[in-house]
Amino acid sequence: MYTIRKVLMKSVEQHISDLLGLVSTPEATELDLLKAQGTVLAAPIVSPVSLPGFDNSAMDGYAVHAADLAGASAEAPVSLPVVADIPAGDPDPAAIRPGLCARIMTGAPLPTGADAVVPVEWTDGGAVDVRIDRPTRPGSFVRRRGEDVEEGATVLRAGARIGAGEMGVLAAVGRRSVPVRPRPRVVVLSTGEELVEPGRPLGPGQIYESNSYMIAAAARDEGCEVYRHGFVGDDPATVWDTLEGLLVRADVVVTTGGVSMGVYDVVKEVLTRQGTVEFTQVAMQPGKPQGFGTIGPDKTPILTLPGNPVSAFVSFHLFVRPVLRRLRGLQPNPLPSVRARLTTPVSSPQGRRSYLRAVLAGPAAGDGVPTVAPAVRQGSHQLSALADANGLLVVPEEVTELPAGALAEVLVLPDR
Ligand SMILES: Nc1nc2c(c(=O)[nH]1)N[C@H]1C(S)=C(S)[C@@H](COP(=O)(O)OP(=O)(O)OC[C@H]3O[C@@H](n4cnc5c(N)ncnc54)[C@H](O)[C@@H]3O)O[C@H]1N2
Ligand code: MOO
Repeated sequence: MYTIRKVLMKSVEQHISDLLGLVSTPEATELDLLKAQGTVLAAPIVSPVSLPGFDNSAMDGYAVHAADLAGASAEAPVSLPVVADIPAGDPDPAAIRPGLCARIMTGAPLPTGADAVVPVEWTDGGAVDVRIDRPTRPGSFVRRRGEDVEEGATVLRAGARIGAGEMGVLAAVGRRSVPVRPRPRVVVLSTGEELVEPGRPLGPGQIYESNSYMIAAAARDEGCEVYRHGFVGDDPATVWDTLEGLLVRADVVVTTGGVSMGVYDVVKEVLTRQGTVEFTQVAMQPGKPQGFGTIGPDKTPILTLPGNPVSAFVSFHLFVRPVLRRLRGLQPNPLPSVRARLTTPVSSPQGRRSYLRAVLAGPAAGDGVPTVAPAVRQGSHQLSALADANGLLVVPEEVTELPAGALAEVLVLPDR
């Protein structure tokens, strides 16, 4: 039997705020540098060394006393005896007296006495004596100790996300491990009796399971450690047992399906019994039916997304992402947004905010405003457009039509 209950829809903002109430940023952990990619620093990083650590050569060439080359020219080159060869890594290069020079390689320590480097291209390349055909200045092609980073300087702030550049800086200042927020462990579970694992034969009425793959991928893109359990059918006991068994792996559980009004909406049925998960309707399209709360002895946060694939996708980016960001130690900011000009008209249900899959592109006219082309297929079950979409076009609750040429807000989906 259907149980009909009219529910007042809540706003997207209220739902995000309710979800954020479920989580706080966890304690820091020390991670090996290689494992820290994509995590967020829990403390500032102070450099124990200067960069460069010593004065060194910026070029392959000759370490000289600049004063020795005063007046050097193509017509009247200066000739200097070459008294040493200094490779990079030389622990103790011999000092160079005035009137002498040393061959030096890029990155090699500047010998005492020398105050400039002459690139090999300005010379005849001599190994015993070298002819140099132009003058130079003290400091030329010398990389000074500490000119990049002073010992004791803060090189990365707490809250910085470790990407390639940060990784380079950390290694360069000698860090082997870093204090970071632990990568959130996300368990993804889909429900539905009709679902079949991709790669297997499909029976009548069955469909391939796609949500858990999609949500797992999205959570991995957000820097999480994901355990995709796959899916279970609509048997309440199996759903609960599976969820309970998965809790040890989870900092947060994300399910899809079984949260609407159907008599087999098993997630809603099973979790409503727990009394710690609330089911609600959000004034949006797609993504209206949502559930959230905690389960198990450790009060593990759970977000139950609707089963329609496009609804699950949009729900992830609007609701799951901020939760994961807070767990990662980042600000739970929404997706960045831009104003763009619509290429075709769109419509939207009264009272629900639409998030239409769309392609954002550069300006078509000279006004510098980007364009946004809504996908043709906008049904909650039509996931083909997800492959190309790079934005979610927002149509406010009170707006039911927007003409071509109108300016609209577009949420920019993460780069893939
Ligand atoms: N009488 C009403 N019916 C529905 C309402 C409503 O308000 N009143 N809401 C509709 C909306 S909006 C949505 S969204 C869906 C959400 O339903 P559920 O969360 O209960 O999801 P299911 O019924 O399990 O599935 C919906 C749809 O999505 C397909 N699906 C589910 N899981 C997967 C998966 N892992 N991979 C691929 N496809 C999946 C499923 O086969 C269904 O077609 O409810 C509407 N109904
Ligand atoms: O709101 Mo449902 O999420 O349209 O498809």
